[in-house]
Amino acid sequence: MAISLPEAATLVAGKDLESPLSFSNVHLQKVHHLTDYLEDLHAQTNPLDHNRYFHATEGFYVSPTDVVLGQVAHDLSGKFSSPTPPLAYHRAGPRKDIFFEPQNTRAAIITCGGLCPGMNTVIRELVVGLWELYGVRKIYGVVAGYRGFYSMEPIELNPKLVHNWHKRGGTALETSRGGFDLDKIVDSIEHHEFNQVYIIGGDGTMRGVVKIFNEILRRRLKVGVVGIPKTVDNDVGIIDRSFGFQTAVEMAQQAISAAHVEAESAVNGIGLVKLMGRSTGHIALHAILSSRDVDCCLIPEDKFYLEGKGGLFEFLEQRLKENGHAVLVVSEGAGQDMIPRSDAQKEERDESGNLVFLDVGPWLKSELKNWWARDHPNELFTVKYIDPTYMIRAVPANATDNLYCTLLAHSAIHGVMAGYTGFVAGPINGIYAYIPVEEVAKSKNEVNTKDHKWAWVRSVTNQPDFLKG
Ligand SMILES: Nc1ncnc2c1ncn2[C@@H]1O[C@H](COP(=O)(O)OP(=O)(O)O)[C@@H](O)[C@H]1O
Ligand SMILES: O=P(O)(O)OC[C@H]1O[C@](O)(COP(=O)(O)O)[C@@H](O)[C@@H]1O
Ligand SMILES: [Mg+2]
Repeated sequence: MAISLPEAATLVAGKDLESPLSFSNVHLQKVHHLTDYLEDLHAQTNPLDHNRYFHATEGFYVSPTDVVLGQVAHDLSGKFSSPTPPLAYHRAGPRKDIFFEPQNTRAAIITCGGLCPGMNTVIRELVVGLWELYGVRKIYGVVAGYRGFYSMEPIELNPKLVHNWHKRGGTALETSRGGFDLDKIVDSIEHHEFNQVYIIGGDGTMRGVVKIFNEILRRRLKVGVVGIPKTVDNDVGIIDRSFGFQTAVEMAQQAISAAHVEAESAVNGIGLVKLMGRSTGHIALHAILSSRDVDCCLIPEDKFYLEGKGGLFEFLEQRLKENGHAVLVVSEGAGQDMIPRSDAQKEERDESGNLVFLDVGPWLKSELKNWWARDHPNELFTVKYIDPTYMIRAVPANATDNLYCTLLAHSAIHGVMAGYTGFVAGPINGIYAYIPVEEVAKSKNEVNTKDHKWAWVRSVTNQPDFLKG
């Protein structure tokens, strides 16, 4: 029996809802469109209408009124209802009308920032999707990150060339940090007559996409620009997760297993694994929940301390006494405030402007050794430290991530062809959506140590909460 949401609420709460969820009061996150600033653009029929192999059945095309809600969990009692209406995003997918003629389309694809499993799959699917779905024949790869726009000639891409790229780790287009020169980049877009730009990158790259979009807007160019968020440590907000993340978690478990074997095979053995995550501990959290071999997980969102009651050493001492070994996972951004650093190190930044982190792994290893030598000078003790960072990043995407990359690429293509611009494609609550890039650029996905996910970690490890008593 179908019942309305207010009826359901009455059944659950046993009383009328004070503020039932109503679809008339959602707040729609509008996506920029080329017609916002180019008034005389004319829509074309989508070439998918004439595809040789399949027919666009009823409901195939997505309309501007199709939306995805940002928040799907609600308290029907109304007790915790937010004063602001729920956010809704445009659903991704093919539109009946498009704003590019395939024969006049010149698409550019670029990868920036650090590696992440699946980058090559996204590139491959952008090329194949543009070529096969929309009949675009001029597709270019910009080489070596943002600086490639103005320092190198783009390479021409076609389905034959990219056919097996999804099986390769890394990015065949090469990548780099730094080199963001707005005027030179947009001059190059004009010079090469690119009218679609697909930019694959993380938080830094997305901040660049915002600037490129605004400059394109200022110059009133007919150029659609889309960001495809790449971040191995899943720190981008709004979307469910970033591509490559699941592959990273899988690879991280291999490192944890090795650390476990090493620890178990030693007298008072500690296996220490450092996982990626500059400001967020998602990889560590998911890897330890899946592996169950870990005694303690240290993430940037949860400050810890070493000495004294409730500290890490006291906890490890107990675990070694009980089990003879312990496995410790630390995210790269954890404990940064505890590592001694010189004034120069405090200021050091990488080419993209990111603060250079000190390596928490060797620091922790040495702190552990010093502690044991001080407190148990005559007892055996071993710390085996594993840093799998580049082994994790450099592998090809697994099956789930490969599928995800394909859907991301196709969502991006459909959106750009439909005239949307300055947006990001990504899944929200499992449904692919278009999000204004500036919203994604300012979003952050941190581990909420107050919610049940972190409680799961605590229940798996029984680690201290590091709240000094
Ligand atoms: N605020 C910013 N504005 C414009 N470009 C930026 C900004 N921050 C980073 N970038 C550029 O984005 C690219 C990738 O940034 P980086 O932080 O290294 O990787 P990621 O995008 O993976 O986070 C670099 O070329 C960098 O110069
Ligand atoms: O050695 P590189 O390439 O500078 O990368 C190291 C950094 O890249 C990362 O993998 C993250 O890179 P992105 O932010 O570009 O995704 C971090 O985990 C790590 O600190
Ligand atoms: Mg980054």
